[in-house]
Amino acid sequence: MEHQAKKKFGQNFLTDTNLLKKIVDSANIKDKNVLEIGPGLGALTQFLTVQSKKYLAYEIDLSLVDTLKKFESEKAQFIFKDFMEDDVTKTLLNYFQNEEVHLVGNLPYYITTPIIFEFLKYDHLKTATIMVQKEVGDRIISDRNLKTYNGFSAILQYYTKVSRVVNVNRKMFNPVPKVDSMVVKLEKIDRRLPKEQEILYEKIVKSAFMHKRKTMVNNLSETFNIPKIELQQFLNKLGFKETARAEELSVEDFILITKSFNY
Ligand SMILES: C[S@@+](CC[C@H](N)C(=O)[O-])C[C@H]1O[C@@H](n2cnc3c(N)ncnc32)[C@H](O)[C@@H]1O
Repeated sequence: MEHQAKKKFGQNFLTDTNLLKKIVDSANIKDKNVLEIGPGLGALTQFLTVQSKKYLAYEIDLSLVDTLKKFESEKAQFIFKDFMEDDVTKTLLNYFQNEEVHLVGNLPYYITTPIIFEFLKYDHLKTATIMVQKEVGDRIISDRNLKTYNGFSAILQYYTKVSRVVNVNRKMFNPVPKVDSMVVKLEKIDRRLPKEQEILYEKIVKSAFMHKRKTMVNNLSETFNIPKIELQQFLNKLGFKETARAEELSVEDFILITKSFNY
C-alpha cells in the first residue's frame, strides 16, 4: 500500500535523484559514520547506508518500519522513536563509541532548531548536512549587515563553518509544502576558547541582539547591569563606535569583546 504522508510528522518526501546525490555528495560521508534523522521512505537512506562506514537513523513513524527494514544490515540500524525523546548522546556513544559521526537529514521543520542544538552539544558529531526551511537557512548562513543576521547566525557561526549547499524549490517535495527550502552544511570549528568563555560569548550575543533597534551599549548595559559610560569606553578601546549595533558585528568582533569582557 502506498504511504500516506503525515503532516504532523513534517513528512515531505524527496524523489529527485540529482538532488539526492547532491546532498549525499556534499555530506562527504564515504566510509564515515552517519546519523540520519527522519529517513522517511529511504530517499537519502539508499545512498547513505551503502556509502557509510556505519549508519544509524531515527524515524518516528512506525508505519515506515517495513519500508526501512530493507536497508537494515549489520552496519545500518534504525531506531523507531522520537529523536527528541531519546538520550541521543548515550545512544550515539553506544553505537559509534568514541568515533566521529556525521549528521545528514531532510529534517522535519518543526524540530530543526532543537536538532541543531543537539548537534552542537555532542562533540563527536562533526558535520551536519541538513535540509532546512529557506528562511532558517538564510539566517544560518547570513553575514553581518544583512536583514537575516541575528543572534542565531552569530552563535551558530561561532561553533561551525556554515555554507549553503543548494536552494530547494518547494515543488521538489511530495507533497508540496508551503515553504521553500535550503540544504546547508555545518562543520564544527574548534575555536579553543574555554567553556566559560563560550557561555559568556552566547550571553553577550543574545544580549546584543535582544532589542534590535537599541545599540550594543544599551542592550549590554541592561543585561549585565553595567553603567553605559563604562561600556562606551570599553567598546571604544576595542575599536568599536559607541553607537555600534549588534548586526554590524562579525563573529570575530563578538569573540574579541568576549575575551576582554571583565564584568
Ligand atoms: C521531511 S521528511 C524527510 C523524509 C526523507 N528523508 C526524504 O528526504 O524524503 C521528515 C522525516 O522525519 C520524520 N520525523 C518527524 N519527526 C521526527 C522525530 N521527532 N524523530 C524522528 N523522526 C521524525 C518523519 O516521519 C519523516 O519521515
